[in-house]
Order: sequence, then C-alpha cells, then structure tokens
Amino acid sequence: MTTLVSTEPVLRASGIEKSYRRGVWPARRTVPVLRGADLALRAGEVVGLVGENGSGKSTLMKVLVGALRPDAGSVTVHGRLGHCPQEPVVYERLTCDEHFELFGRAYRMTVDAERAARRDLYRALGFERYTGTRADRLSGGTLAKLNLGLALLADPDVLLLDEPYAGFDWDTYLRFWDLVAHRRAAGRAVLVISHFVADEERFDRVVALRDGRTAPR
Ligand SMILES: Nc1ncnc2c1ncn2[C@@H]1O[C@H](COP(=O)(O)OP(=O)(O)OP(=O)(O)O)[C@@H](O)[C@H]1O
Repeated sequence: MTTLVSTEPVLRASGIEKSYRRGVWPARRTVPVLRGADLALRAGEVVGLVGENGSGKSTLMKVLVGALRPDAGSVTVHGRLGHCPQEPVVYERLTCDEHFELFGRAYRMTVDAERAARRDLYRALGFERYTGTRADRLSGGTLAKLNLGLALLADPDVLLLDEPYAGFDWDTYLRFWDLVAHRRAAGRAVLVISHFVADEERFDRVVALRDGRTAPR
C-alpha cells in the first residue's frame, strides 16, 4: 500500500493587506499595516512569528482566525483552528470548569470528551487547584493558562498563539513547550507570536514581519 503524504499546508494566507483608519476628520488618515503578507503552515510544524512592536503580528493573526477582515488577500484553513489572543477573552463570573463546559458545547464536543480534555489540560498546565475559581479571581498567569487551555480544548489542527506565555512562571513556560512538542509529534501545526530571541531555536521556522510583508529568517 502506498501512503501519500500531503504537502498541502493546513493554513495558507496569501497577499494579505490591511489598513487601519486613524484620527478624526479632517485629520483622518489610512495607515497600512499589512502590505501583501503571505504565510503557510504545514502539519507538524511549529513556526515563530516575530517582528518589532507595531509591525502587525497581532493584526495578521486576527486575519488568520477570521476575527478581522483583510482589505485584500485570502486565507484557507483545512481543519479546526484554535486561537489564543493576547488579551484573554473570558467571562469574569464563570469558573474555569464553566468556561471549559461552555467552550466544549460551542465546539460540539461530547460531555465525556470535553471532561477528559479538560482534565488533561489542567494537569499539563498545572492549574488543577483553580477548577472552581471565577475568572475575575484568577492571577494573570492562571488566566493565561485558562486562555491557552480553551484554545487547546478541541485539539485543533492549527493553533495560533499571540504571546501566550507572557505571564507564565518558569515551570509553566517549560510545560508550555512540552505541550507544543506533543502537538508537533501529533502532526498539529502551531504558530506562536514571540518576542524572545531565546525561543527561536524551539521553532522549526521563524517568519519575520517587516514593512507589512513576511520573510523567512
Ligand atoms: N483597531 C485598530 N485601529 C487602529 N490602529 C490599530 C488597530 N489595531 C492595531 N493598530 C495599529 O496597527 C499597528 C500594528 O498593530 P499590531 O497590534 O498588529 O502589532 P504587533 O506587531 O502585534 O505589536 P506588538 O508587538 O506591540 O504586540 C500598530 O501601529 C497599531 O497601533
């Protein structure tokens, strides 16, 4: 039997352009941020997205997940997408458990599958103590764990992380990279926005965003 290995990317973005409007009339102006950015992610690949502050990394990621409509270009995704935004999107009155239940339903997971995935994520990220704690009573680092856990809950084919470990302690930071290594081994794709030069060796590839365009680094 012949096994065909697909080289087709699980995510492909081509010619992405995006401008923001700034200021108020009559000083209103349009500022281009992305000027034809391209990006392709393959199964089992861990890619870093780097660039100076304000270069448009978060804007590109929002376009990739469909949270922001580009002015031009296209994005194609094969499979399920998970997104961990820079600012956690949580409901302050819901506990960690309640968030997982809610997201599990949104992802159409069975109750058993959601509970098993939740248990593994609590353990992998080390926040089992906070299952019943409301989001508005979590520390910044634990909130970041919840944010990441929710993005991972449905085992996405493509995981997009916008500076996921800013608030993590060292142990959690190492756990995070273990988790990423497992995803690579399982053939999942991961894109991480990172500012740490020290992380660059952990990526299979690094893509730099500069003057609105992407280039290998
Ligand atoms: N909603 C918005 N309206 C207007 N301008 C915006 C908006 N969002 C981002 N910008 C501007 O677009 C540019 C790119 O922002 P973006 O957040 O994508 O950059 P970034 O590379 O992720 O930055 P950082 O490294 O600081 O997180 C910045 O100049 C920013 O001020």
